[in-house]
Amino acid sequence: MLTVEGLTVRADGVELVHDVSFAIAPGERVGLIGESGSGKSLTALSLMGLLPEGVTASGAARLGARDLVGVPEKRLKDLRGRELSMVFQEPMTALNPLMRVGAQVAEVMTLHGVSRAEAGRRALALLERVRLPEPAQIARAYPHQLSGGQRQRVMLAIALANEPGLLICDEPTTALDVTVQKQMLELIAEVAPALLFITHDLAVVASVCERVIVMYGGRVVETGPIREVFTHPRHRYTEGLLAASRLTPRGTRLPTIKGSVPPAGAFPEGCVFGNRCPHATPRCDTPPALTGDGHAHACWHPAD
Ligand SMILES: Nc1ncnc2c1ncn2[C@@H]1O[C@H](COP(=O)(O)OP(=O)(O)OP(=O)(O)O)[C@@H](O)[C@H]1O
Repeated sequence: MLTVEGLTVRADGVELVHDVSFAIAPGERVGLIGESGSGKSLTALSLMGLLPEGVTASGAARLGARDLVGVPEKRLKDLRGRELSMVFQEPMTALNPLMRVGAQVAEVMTLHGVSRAEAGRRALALLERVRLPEPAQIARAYPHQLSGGQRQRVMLAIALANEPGLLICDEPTTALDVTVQKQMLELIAEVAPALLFITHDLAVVASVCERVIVMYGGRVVETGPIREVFTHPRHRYTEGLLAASRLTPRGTRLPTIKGSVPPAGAFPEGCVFGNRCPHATPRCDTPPALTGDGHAHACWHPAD
């Protein structure tokens, strides 16, 4: 679906992203993680052809048979919103404050040749698909009349409007509170055709993605299935990221949770440790327990 080879991003002769390569298969959900300034957003914006003024990309990126890097803006305009679309962190700045949200969802379809009447009908169906209650009422609302979570769902509806092959999300839930965040993540995982999901939050990436790419200082330092990277990190930076989060890398003493063993099925889907403790000792062959927020895990040791 997407192949990126040797992507390099420069501004004023300074390399900000160095020789990044990765691929995303159809239907695959891939996380792009790394600390602030590691080059995640510039990588995504290069694919969308949305780099800021004065910042340029070189190398190759292909979506199916179509080139994304070094092609004229007009060609990219045709692809954006149709073949690939992006959801940003702050929906309020992405939505037009003076336009009803239904019209904004419909507009992305009319821009790509759908008739106004058909686009209006499809907009309602999309608002329903992203589980907004009373879609007809929401369609008539202005962005400021909706909650942050509802606005982000509208953005997702806009991103999905032309049935793109790839969805890119850049910290789409960071501005939302925890409960709304969880629902939004579940929705993204369900509706994304193929996904590149940017976040600095390891728990979030573990709950949505199957594979992860770790960036550090503008470079890809590690990539692999979530479970493998999170339980056997090969790069020291990934180990550091894991240690700083509440997800636990190999060899780290996990906090003990007192109480009863959690029932089977208590783990969220996509739990990186499945039903086995990441400790590589026989003593720890007990299921990890949820620590409360639905993502973090720790061992439960009857002997402790
Ligand atoms: N327009 C620009 N001109 C020059 N340098 C830039 C520009 N935009 C970003 N950078 C620099 O490029 C590097 C990578 O930035 P990028 O926004 O891709 O990081 P990020 O990993 O997405 O961080 P965050 O999680 O904070 O968004 C940073 O050092 C940043 O300061």
